[in-house]
Formats: sequence, C-alpha cells, structure tokens
Amino acid sequence: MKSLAVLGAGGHGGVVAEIAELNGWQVVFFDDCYPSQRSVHEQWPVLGDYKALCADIDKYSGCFVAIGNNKVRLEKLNGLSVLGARIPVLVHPNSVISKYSSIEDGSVVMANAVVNPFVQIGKGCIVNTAATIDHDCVISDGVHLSPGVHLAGAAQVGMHSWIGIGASVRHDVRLGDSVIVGAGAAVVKDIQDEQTVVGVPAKNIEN
Ligand SMILES: CC(=O)SCCNC(=O)CCNC(=O)[C@H](O)C(C)(C)COP(=O)(O)OP(=O)(O)OC[C@H]1O[C@@H](n2cnc3c(N)ncnc32)[C@H](O)[C@@H]1OP(=O)(O)O
Repeated sequence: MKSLAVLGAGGHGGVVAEIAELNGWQVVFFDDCYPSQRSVHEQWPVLGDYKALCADIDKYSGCFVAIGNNKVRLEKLNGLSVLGARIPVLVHPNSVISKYSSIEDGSVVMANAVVNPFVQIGKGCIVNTAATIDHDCVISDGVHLSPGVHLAGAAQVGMHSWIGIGASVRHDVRLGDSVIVGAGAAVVKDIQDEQTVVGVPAKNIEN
C-alpha cells in the first residue's frame, strides 16, 4: 500500500488523512509538537517532527502538509518539494472537479466541493467542505477557501489569502495576496493585498 506522511497532526490533518485513506493511502503523521504533546493523533501514529520527516523522506511514497496557516503550509510544502518529496493532490471522492480545471501539488479538495471548468488552483490550497469555485476562477498558491465559500465566475484570489466560512465573492472580482475575508461576507469589489474585510457588502474591518 502507498504510504503518505502528513505534516500537521491537528483537526485539519484528520480530515486530510481520511481523504487520503479514501484514495488508497496509508497515513502516518509528523508534527512539531512531537513527542511532548503529540505521539498519536486519533488512530494514526505521530512519528516525529518536521526535521525527522525531512530526514526520512525517501521512506514514503508521498508527503502532504496539513497545516492551517497558509504561509507556513506553503513554506513547508516548498521545503519538502525541494528535498524530492512526491506531493499529491488529494480529492474527496464526493467532490466534483471539472476535467477542464487544473489543481497543483499539495492542494486538497474536500467533500461536496465543486470546481467548475477552466479553473486554476495553485499549490498547497485548501478547498474546504462544500466550497464552490465557478468557471475561469484563478486561485493562487497557499489559499484557503473555508467551508461553504462560493466564488462566482472568473474571480481571482491572491497568494496566502483566506476566505472565511460561508463567504461569497462576486464574478470578476480580484482579491489580492494575504487577504482575509470574514465569515459570511459578500465581496463585491476588488480587495487590495493584506486587507481584512467583513460584512455584506464586505468592508475593511475596524479593529
Ligand atoms: C473547517 C474550519 O473550521 S475552516 C475555518 C473557518 N473559520 C472561519 O471562517 C473564520 C473566519 N474568521 C473571521 O470571520 C474572523 O472573525 C475575522 C478574521 C474576520 C476577524 O477576526 P479578528 O481579527 O480576531 O476580529 P475580532 O473577532 O476581534 O472582531 C473585531 C470586530 O469585527 C467584528 N467581526 C469579526 N468577524 C466578523 C465577521 N465575519 N462579520 C462581521 N463582523 C465581524 C466583531 O464583531 C468585532 O466587532 P466589534 O469590535 O464591534 O465588537
């Protein structure tokens, strides 16, 4: 059986592990909290930290990074890639992915998500439960679309951006890099890099 080393033994890691198993992988975890706070994660063993994974990379048929923080996830993914790890794309069997879309290594698509034709999804992205991405959207590396996010046609999402649960983005709108969209927001115009927006219509958060 092909073996998958998953970095990140948290809640997100558990969801990733189950999707991997549904695709025929046998999962073990690595986590920087090993061994003090993590030597098992639910029913999966935790075998070491990131350094240990780097040292043992040849032992595994594949590696996957299941860390929620977008920047850290992408950084670790690139690190493993440079070391020669094979990084798969993980797709839940109950998601719908157009054959005309593309998804790069280290991204995961969860249950009930829909990816329509001519969508491009970069490296290390999370398309979470029941998110939908409509035609011609471009999703850069390290993006997280939370559960129930809806992107209308030709929306663009910049690197490291995080769209919160249940938010919607109007067609043709462009979100810059490292943008955060709050839960339940409706984004109806372009958002510049590093902005956090909330509400309907979405506006800059007042902290
Ligand atoms: C499987 C999974 O679990 S995936 C993860 C899913 N999780 C999410 O989608 C979470 C998305 N995160 C959010 O919506 C957050 O609230 C953020 C990032 C927008 C803001 O977080 P913080 O910076 O910590 O802001 P904080 O909670 O202090 O709130 C600041 C103000 O904004 C308001 N606010 C926060 N979030 C929202 C929102 N989504 N919509 C409207 N107003 C909001 C607060 O009520 C508060 O207003 P007040 O000062 O008048 O009381």
